[in-house]
Amino acid sequence: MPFDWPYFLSLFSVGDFWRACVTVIQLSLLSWLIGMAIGFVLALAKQSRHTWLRWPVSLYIWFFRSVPLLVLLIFVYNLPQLLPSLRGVLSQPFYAGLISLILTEAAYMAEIHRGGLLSVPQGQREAARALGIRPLGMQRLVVLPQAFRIALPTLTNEYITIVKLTSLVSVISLTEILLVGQRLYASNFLVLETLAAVAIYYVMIVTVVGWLLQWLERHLDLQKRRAPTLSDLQVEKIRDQLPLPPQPASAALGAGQPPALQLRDIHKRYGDHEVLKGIDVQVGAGEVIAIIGPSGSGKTSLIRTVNGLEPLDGGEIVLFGESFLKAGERQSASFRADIHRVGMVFQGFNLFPHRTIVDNILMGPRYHTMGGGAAKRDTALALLDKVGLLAHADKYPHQLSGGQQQRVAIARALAMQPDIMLFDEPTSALDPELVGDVLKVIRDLAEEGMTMLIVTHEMEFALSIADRVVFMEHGEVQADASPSAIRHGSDARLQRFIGLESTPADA
Ligand SMILES: Nc1ncnc2c1ncn2[C@@H]1O[C@H](COP(=O)(O)OP(=O)(O)OP(=O)(O)O)[C@@H](O)[C@H]1O
Repeated sequence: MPFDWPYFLSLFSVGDFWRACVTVIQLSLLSWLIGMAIGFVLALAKQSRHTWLRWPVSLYIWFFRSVPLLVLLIFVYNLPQLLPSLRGVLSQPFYAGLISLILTEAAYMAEIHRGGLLSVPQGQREAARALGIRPLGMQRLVVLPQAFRIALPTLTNEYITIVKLTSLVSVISLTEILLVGQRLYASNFLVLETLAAVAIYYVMIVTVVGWLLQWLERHLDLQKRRAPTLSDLQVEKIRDQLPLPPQPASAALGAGQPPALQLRDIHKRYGDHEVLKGIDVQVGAGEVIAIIGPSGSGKTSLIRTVNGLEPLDGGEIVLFGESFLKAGERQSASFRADIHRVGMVFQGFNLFPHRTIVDNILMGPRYHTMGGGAAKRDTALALLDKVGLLAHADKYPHQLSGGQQQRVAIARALAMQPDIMLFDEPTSALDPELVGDVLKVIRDLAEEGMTMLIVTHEMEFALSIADRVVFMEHGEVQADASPSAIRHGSDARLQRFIGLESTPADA
């Protein structure tokens, strides 16, 4: 029997098919969107520290990925036999189909989201925590947008799978495309022609929605965004309108005030390895302390305990005379209230790649709804000007050099108007020619009276900028003295380390 072309072509003007297309689009989009939202919550729960949350979610994912959709559809549709109160909803094939698809897709989407979540670097979460952003805000502002972008191609693919899966819903008599076709060929026996038209309807839906999703992917692709570097004239014009950048609060503190920061008997261990063995350091308001020492001596671990990025195993952090963090205590109300007073700059910058430079700076103040203009674009621009980057305000981090990114990171920390700045090897990830600009910004801050704790391997910089130098080795403070006492001291090991003797440092 030859292929009946006129019949085949006539199928594209059958109203039932077009109505079925609408049903398929509604069903697939709703299950995709709801499945995606539930899947994200499940993915977060699966990463939880709490076993009571992780286990049921793992069980859910395992179960619904294992059960064939066809079995689930028939089960859900017939569930009112067991639970008559569900008859109102589940006896309607559309809702029974939607619920079955959501149950299955949420399980798949959870694993897709988990992949996205795992791909967001830990430094992103740490940068958000250092800005005092709480877990929910961190997910919303930092993790979710990045994880979503990473997962989007796979999520798009999942949508196409869902469109095809909707054909199974014909088993519970939902009038979708396949069922319309089945009814037709059951009466005229033109199976091939009818199924060819059914296939084309599915291909059309997948193609049109696929285009839309690809457009969304392109729209979210930050690599394709362009932002110009402003000319000197444009920068000058903007600069004229800007307020003064916020000044360090600690510069205004007078004598008789408690120390800005006290590290009391700090202990830290990773498993059996005790990396901090009772550190005591006191930092006066406006003082600059450089922390130096060989690799592995515990410098980074120490500075990360100050703002709670690493929990303490012993000791206490005291901020302006008040307890800020204590070993064994969960982060207290005073910690949460005061965390914005401690700014942090990381070795790896940890700028938020999905936000422009100026939005990176504004994220903290806006989250904390800070007053005094701190959350205003003009204040952020003034801070950018202070670090010499006003011309780049609307670029994304990947459009800047490492040194420029680190200066933005400094401006971002300053936007919280901190009393103390922590620098964790701020120039270690930079090429030598980019180090100078970053060090200059830190030096300017020191001259303004900012209280700073700087972990660094830049020995000359440390000795020239610091009021005191703390030399650490094997998790202990071996020396805590002025730069000149350190430079001219008698400790041979220390002299070798700072490179004043012929033996290379830490050889
Ligand atoms: N998350 C961790 N888990 C296990 N061990 C860790 C962890 N972080 C650091 N350590 C260990 O703690 C010790 C101190 O590391 P830390 O990074 O504080 O040293 P550092 O003086 O800053 O070194 P560097 O100058 O090389 O950065 C090292 O032996 C390191 O291997």
